[in-house]
Amino acid sequence: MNIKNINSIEVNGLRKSFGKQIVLDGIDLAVAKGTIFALLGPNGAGKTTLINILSTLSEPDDGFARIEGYDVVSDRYEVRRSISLTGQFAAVDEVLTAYENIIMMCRLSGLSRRESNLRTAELLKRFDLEDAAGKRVKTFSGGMRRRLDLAVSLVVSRPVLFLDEPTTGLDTISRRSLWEIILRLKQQGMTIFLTTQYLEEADQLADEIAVMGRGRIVATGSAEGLKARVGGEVIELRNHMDEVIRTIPTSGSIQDVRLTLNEIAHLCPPDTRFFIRKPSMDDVFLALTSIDQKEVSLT
Ligand SMILES: Nc1ncnc2c1ncn2[C@@H]1O[C@H](COP(=O)(O)OP(=O)(O)OP(=O)(O)O)[C@@H](O)[C@H]1O
Repeated sequence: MNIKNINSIEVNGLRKSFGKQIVLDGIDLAVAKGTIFALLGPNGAGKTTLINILSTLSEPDDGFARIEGYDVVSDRYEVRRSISLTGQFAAVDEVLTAYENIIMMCRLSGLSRRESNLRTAELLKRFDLEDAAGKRVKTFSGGMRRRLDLAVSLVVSRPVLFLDEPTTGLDTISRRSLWEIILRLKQQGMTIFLTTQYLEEADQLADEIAVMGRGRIVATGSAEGLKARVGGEVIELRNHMDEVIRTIPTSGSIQDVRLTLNEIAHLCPPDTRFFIRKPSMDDVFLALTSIDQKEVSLT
């Protein structure tokens, strides 16, 4: 049943275990239509497991999730018709050319020969692959593969796009070019759910970020909102080699900064210097995931 509302994705109390390992321990989240949502978490946090459930590749043990109002278990067919999915590993055929990969997907999706030709030309242009159209995929760089993978997954236009770590392993230029493509897809009205280990990626792209740790969402908000939760200012301690040895969130008030410095001064080597700066997404991540600041060594 399609329940009309402003959220494209709704997740409620979702749980999943593999044997005794609890991977998703009650996930709740909502993604508004036409926005980019980034799920941020370290390796093994359960991001792919969640995407697999949302894209109907796997079933939850408990809880429910809806995509465009359709339940991922009972309305599986409708969910599949509402989503495009691009995984961590490019799902394109290495022996074929970029052109052949896209046209094959067009034909498999039921487009006529004429429609397939038009769509392929359009996608090659949109993903900056026109010059590489006749080249075999095995000769492609990582960035070109990701662009082709995205093009193939968008042969049929769907309202929701899942991107599982879309830029992992890419160099900075390829990453930025993919970010531009992702932002353009949002401008065209798509809802985009992406997972990432890169804080900068979430910071640059996402309207809303959820930080995942130990099978739970430990915080959600905009990049700015999450940074504000960490504190007004961060004290950064650096050693004589100018290496950061510790960061400590503070409210930014004189009293708080003075108290914090008093508390830690006797623990620091004499040549330690301190700097005060605005929190970054790295600080947010460290503060919200399992790392206990007190355990970080000062030497
Ligand atoms: N099919 C499975 N059977 C058993 N364990 C699994 C299965 N799928 C995932 N896991 C385990 O669940 C945990 C979460 O894995 P998942 O791939 O969802 O994490 P992730 O956040 O996507 O990490 P990464 O960034 O490394 O891809 C891991 O410990 C993984 O070994």
